[in-house]
Amino acid sequence: MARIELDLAHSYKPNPQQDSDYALLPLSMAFEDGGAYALLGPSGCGKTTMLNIMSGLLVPSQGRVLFDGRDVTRASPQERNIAQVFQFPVIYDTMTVAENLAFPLRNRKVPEAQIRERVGQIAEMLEMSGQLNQRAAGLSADAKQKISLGRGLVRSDVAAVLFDEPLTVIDPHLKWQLRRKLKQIHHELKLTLIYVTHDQIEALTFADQVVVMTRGRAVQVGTPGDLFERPQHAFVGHFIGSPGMNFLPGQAQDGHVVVAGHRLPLPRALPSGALRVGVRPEYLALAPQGERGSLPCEVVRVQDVGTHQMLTATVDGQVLKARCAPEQRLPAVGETVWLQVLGEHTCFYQNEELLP
Ligand SMILES: Nc1ncnc2c1ncn2[C@@H]1O[C@H](COP(=O)(O)OP(=O)(O)OP(=O)(O)O)[C@@H](O)[C@H]1O
Repeated sequence: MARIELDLAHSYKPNPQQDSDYALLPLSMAFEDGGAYALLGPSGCGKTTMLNIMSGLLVPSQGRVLFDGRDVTRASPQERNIAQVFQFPVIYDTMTVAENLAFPLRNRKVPEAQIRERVGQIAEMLEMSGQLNQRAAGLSADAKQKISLGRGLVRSDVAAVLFDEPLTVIDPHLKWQLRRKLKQIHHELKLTLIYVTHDQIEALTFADQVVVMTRGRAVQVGTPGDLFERPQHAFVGHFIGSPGMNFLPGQAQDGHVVVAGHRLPLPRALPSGALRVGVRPEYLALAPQGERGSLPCEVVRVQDVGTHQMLTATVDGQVLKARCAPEQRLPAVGETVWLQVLGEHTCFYQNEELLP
């Protein structure tokens, strides 16, 4: 296993002039030995580009890649000793499940007894022990992708295992099981795993550290808890959560912030000027009329979704969502509700960055 450091940028264009010419804007970050990471972001944000640079399929247009301090920028995937799992199964149909799992080990001339033991261990982890002697050709797409995952995980001497949206073809129910399984496997095998996905649930259940990306920038690297509680960038607030963070434009001055025409006292000193007030639906509580830090809003919708109720309200044309307990009595559509916009969980953003 290896500590992977990136200090680079990448453009697919020969003469990049502006930010939008870069698939990856200049970044400097490290993936620690034995960590479980997810690269999370919408389509086109640069996840696969970053993964391919780590694996050696792509040479960055500027900067370098280090594995345990060694410069591998121009080294091939084989030289870097990387295992990769792609969206679609990469297996041999004519081989049995056991032969497929053993393949990366036989290639490396691992002794047969060790191969048997490791293949047995991986098959058990992936709940495939009963299928070891079956030919891959007759198996379902799900089972074939499980073999691909197993082949990625079977070698214990790899620098890292890179996964590019590996559960895309998997049936939704099995997907849920496999996400948890991969996390468990990570704890047992202690491999460095880096997992690309655009699905936040997948990233948050799998990874200890999530790299959130947008438009070629890694805007935050943090635990799932960090991303929820302290989004460092407004994009993270918006992208993580279901629904994401509520944002209201405001103007800070003299210890107050003017939001939706109301002057609210700030909980701490903030620089004067335009900012955005961010509060997650989970923390947007109903408040008594006129409560300090709250705003009068008009209820436009109340949805009962079983585990909770989602209240939608508007203030000065801005929409706010509040997640409320299932048994809570909520005002009817058209009524006024006071929502606690400022509180201990409220975040403030200037130029999209979280104010400390
Ligand atoms: N081979 C290529 N040549 C030119 N541009 C490319 C190439 N591969 C990717 N890009 C561009 O680089 C940007 C980042 O793409 P990348 O595939 O890394 O994003 P992604 O986050 O993995 O997206 P997806 O989830 O859709 O795969 C996009 O604007 C994409 O169009």
